Amino acid sequence: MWENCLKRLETVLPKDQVTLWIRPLDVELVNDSITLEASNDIILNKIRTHFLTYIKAVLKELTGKEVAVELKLKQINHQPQTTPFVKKKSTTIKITDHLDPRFTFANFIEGRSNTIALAASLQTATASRVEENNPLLIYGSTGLGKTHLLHAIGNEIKKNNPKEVVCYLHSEIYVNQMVKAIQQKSMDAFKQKYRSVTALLIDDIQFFARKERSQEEFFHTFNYLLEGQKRVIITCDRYPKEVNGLESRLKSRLGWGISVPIDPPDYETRVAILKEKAALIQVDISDEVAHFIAKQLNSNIRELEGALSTLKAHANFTRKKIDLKYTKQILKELFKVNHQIVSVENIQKSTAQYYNVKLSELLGKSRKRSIVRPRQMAMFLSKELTDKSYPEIGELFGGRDHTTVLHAYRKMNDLLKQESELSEDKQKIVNILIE
Ligand SMILES: Nc1ncnc2c1ncn2[C@@H]1O[C@H](COP(=O)(O)OP(=O)(O)OP(=O)(O)O)[C@@H](O)[C@H]1O
Repeated sequence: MWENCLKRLETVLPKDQVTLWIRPLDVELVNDSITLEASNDIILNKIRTHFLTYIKAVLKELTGKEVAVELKLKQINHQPQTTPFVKKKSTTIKITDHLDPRFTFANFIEGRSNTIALAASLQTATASRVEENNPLLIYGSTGLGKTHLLHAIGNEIKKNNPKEVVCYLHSEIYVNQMVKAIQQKSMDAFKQKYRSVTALLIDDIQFFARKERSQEEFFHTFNYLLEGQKRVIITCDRYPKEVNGLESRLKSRLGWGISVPIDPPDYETRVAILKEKAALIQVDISDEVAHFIAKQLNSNIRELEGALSTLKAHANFTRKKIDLKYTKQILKELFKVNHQIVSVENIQKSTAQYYNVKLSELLGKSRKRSIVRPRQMAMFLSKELTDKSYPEIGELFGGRDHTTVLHAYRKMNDLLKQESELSEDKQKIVNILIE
């Protein structure tokens, strides 16, 4: 009866909405009443506000009478999910979750462009039956919130059950660790490590392209986890079928669960994101300024954040109030020739000028600390302020490997949180850059 109800609902509502929101509910039918259980408040509210009327109408149509519908929160069973394999080895394997607590569902702003991805992520994080939405694949271009959602899923899983063994990993790190494991002849430990998690979050799977050995190992780990009903959540910068150099068996396996797109944000979402981020970094912008920026920058959320940091840096420096005129003046270049002014080449020049080192040294091989730190700063800014990928930046820094850039990015990201002097350096370089 419920299945008939779902099928009928699929004819009156978008099918993906039924799949994401209504199908995962637990259902109990008793005589003339029905209880629907959701795994968290957000889903419960969504059902109440968006779908309850439809559900009642369809039930009436099918049964010929009014059916009482009760909505309830599901009791989540917090028993850790372990496999015999884990039990045997868990004492020796240390797994760091690498979760960033700053990225949560609470501070992820919903808009038309990400509603499905957000719903699927929430379901995956809170579903009591792991097979729902498993594996989950989130795909979309750069700077749209895929990594944010991965961390939010991991943080939510840990919040609901601290005993879950969650692990976030960028695909590049997986590849690097595997290369090291091969060199050190410690492949068994490497395999065990990732097979003993209860939720594996793998970012930017397109980096596996043409890395056959890593793909093969990941494929087996992936199967192992799915068979053991462990969550696997993956992101990719496009639909994986379009990634050249990914093995077809892996592509097909990725399609076993649910694949959800994340698109560039619409205007209203951009404004909402700007306001939220401005509050977060304590920069005071009016509605007028938020609307102005949202109109100018319309693709990438990382760019919106870059614009805010630039404004903040300038306003701090000049002690001026951020009104529309000032915003236009400061961000003029950023808007007009976003990709010409804020190019990797200009970032390199500005950084070299600020630290008083030669451009050739910055791009050269020197391992002196006085050169390495400026180089890492320039790499960090290149990733923050341009849409170049890690390999592309590596190439522009004297043909370096993308892992060097990734390392520099992470290192600077950590240091900037701890050292206020370094943040000031960063702001001053941005000033030189857009002067
Ligand atoms: N809907 C959103 N609400 C709030 N912040 C968001 C949202 N979407 C993205 N962001 C923010 O934008 C920035 C870039 O997002 P994120 O790193 O998740 O992008 P991505 O899609 O993983 O990009 P890449 O593929 O380049 O790694 C982050 O600081 C993130 O917090």
